[in-house]
Amino acid sequence: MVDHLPGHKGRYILLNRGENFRTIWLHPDDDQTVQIIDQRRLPHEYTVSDLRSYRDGITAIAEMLVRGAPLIGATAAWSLYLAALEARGQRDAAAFIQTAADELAASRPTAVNLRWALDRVMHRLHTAGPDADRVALTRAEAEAICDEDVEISLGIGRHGRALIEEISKRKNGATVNVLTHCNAGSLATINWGTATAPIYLAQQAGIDVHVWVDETRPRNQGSQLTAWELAESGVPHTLIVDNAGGHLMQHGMVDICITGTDRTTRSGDVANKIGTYLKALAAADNNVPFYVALPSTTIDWDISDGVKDIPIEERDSREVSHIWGRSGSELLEVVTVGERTPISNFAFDVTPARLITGLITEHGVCAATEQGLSSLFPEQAKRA
Ligand SMILES: CSC[C@H]1O[C@H](OP(=O)(O)O)[C@H](O)[C@@H]1O
Repeated sequence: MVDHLPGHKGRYILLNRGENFRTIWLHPDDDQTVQIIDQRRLPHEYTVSDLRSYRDGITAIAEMLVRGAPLIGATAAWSLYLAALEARGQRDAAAFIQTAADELAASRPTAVNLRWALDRVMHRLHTAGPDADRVALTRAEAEAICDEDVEISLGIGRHGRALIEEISKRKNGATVNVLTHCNAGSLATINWGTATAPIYLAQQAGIDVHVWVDETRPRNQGSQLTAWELAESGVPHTLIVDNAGGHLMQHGMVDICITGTDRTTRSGDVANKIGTYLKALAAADNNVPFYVALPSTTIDWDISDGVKDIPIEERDSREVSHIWGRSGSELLEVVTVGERTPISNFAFDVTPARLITGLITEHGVCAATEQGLSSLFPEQAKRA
């Protein structure tokens, strides 16, 4: 993997300002290289990294150069394209690509998009037969997944914007205050985001909106990614510590919570970044609507009980004991732990459907129930 520090400070252009911005793309001059933004270095450095093998893709996902369920899925799909390039001329190319898929599947456990994207690309290869052009097929699937994700985000944006517009009208045009947790923004997807898509479209429609941005310890996807992309897009926002959300809701300073999701069960239980469940509890206690922006690619139709059946990733304790500094590569030790103070670092939690007001999907808004999801996605529900 090669890091490029652009000579000029890259300007992060959202789709609503730069028509074709993507968070993952094929190198414009070398179709055997996939490029991504190294999100670990944001907001201080805008660094483009090259992926030249499927193992580069595994590193990018596991070490969170890319993160966010939809982008993880897209990176996995593009990594299978790189595997197909590596497999050319090999005696058993199909076995090589299958090994790549298996290793990619193990890179992070919670976001179902990873498994969904890998299964989709591998199904395309399996049904194409032994003489198929694997490079062309994997590229076509990776490009389709990215194109579809942009449309999914826009669909979520349109349906979510209607919710924000409704609140704005109720407040006679006064500012609508949205609270979000982690980064379910354009940086977690191919563009527009999921939780941020309604915000961007509301801004474009001239609705007065403000965002409370949870910093989201320990990786600070809120302070380092969401705050940055909202600032780049000119969306008014305020950074808060994770534990402030309940206080704001108690004092009527939050009109709606919108978060993303990494995996949602067919009954509407939602796995999302650690701390989401606590926000939902505070929202329920203060009658604040709590919505989850839900791309259909994150629905796991095979499970119903999220608390019991969604695998929760535990990450390296150094994410808690250390913090990324300005250099982006320097880790600053914030606590001295050693053997005397063990650390546990659960990266996700599950919010039970009963605490969720509604799910904002690309096909519309529904209740966080099996009936709600089945009504919007009857074909997928039937196949489950
Ligand atoms: C809609 S995907 C965004 C989702 O992904 C984040 O997790 P991570 O940054 O660890 O990949 C977080 O759960 C966001 O809500």
